Amino acid sequence: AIERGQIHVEPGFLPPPLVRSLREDAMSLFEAGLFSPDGLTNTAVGRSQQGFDRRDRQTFRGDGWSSATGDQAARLQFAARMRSLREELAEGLGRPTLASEGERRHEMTYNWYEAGAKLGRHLDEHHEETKGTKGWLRPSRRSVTWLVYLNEQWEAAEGGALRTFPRPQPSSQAVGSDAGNLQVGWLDASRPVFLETREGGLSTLYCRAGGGGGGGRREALSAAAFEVPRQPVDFGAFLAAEYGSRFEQISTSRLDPRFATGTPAEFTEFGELHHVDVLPAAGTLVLFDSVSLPHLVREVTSTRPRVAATGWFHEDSLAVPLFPVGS
Ligand SMILES: O=C(O)CCC(=O)C(=O)O
Ligand SMILES: [Fe+2]
Repeated sequence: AIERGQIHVEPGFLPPPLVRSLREDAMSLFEAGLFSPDGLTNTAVGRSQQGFDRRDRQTFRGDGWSSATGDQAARLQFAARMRSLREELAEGLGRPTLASEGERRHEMTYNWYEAGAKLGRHLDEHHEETKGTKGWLRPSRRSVTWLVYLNEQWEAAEGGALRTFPRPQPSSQAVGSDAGNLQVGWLDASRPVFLETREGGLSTLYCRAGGGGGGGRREALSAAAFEVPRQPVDFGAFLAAEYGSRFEQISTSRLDPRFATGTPAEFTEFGELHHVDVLPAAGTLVLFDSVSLPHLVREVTSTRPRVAATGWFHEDSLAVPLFPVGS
């Protein structure tokens, strides 16, 4: 399901005693003041003016996971499970570098939503070329998003559902990346479109012909190689005429709160688009591709907080020296 752009949902993934230990650990770390407000960064506004507060996601992240604070044993036990899951995915998805270890490579966090908190629609990873000058500097990137919910007997009436926006039909080919080039859109609703950037900074949009694992011939979609402009980017503008009406961009300024100018974008749930909601019930595991699957968290209407362990398994980024030194 994941490689076809759909979500994988597995109730009962985590045994109840470990769910309980992790939830109690998160509660005590929260009480110790170790979580920080962490909404979606709006690139049009400075970091200090983001104004994140208790109505945003709050997270416990960084090196805290392996530190001696709280219930370190429970967190490490959980980390060992997630590691074997990651090794399974490396094999099953044909993403071999998911199995690589590295300090601070695979992210592991708790997140926390108070009553009234929510998170706008977003993607967890973006094409390097759309991330400005720093885009190409990281050795690895988010590949698979995982969530494990920790809320005992959570009811739909308490809100806080995860809303995901997979394609109505599974993708015809493997999503996310092709030969290291990240996906930026869809052609004919279910064919992934990738962006390749060559040395010197010129880019091309392309698809793979035929079905199967994406091994088909490359079909260039852009009229000519182009330089990716600053955000917000409209890739449609670079397509050859015959593809224009058949293309949908995954992340646009309308759909992505990162690119709202001035005040943060109005929170929208996009209920009119095809979506799949998941109840954040204790022990449930959710997995999806970090590059191609937009999602949001609906408002928590309960009086109790919504708590989850969440993280990202990383793959190597393209290691090509893309730009001549000094450019
Ligand atoms: O907690 C969730 O269900 C999703 C959180 C999320 O999308 C994120 O932290 O990036
Ligand atoms: Fe996310």
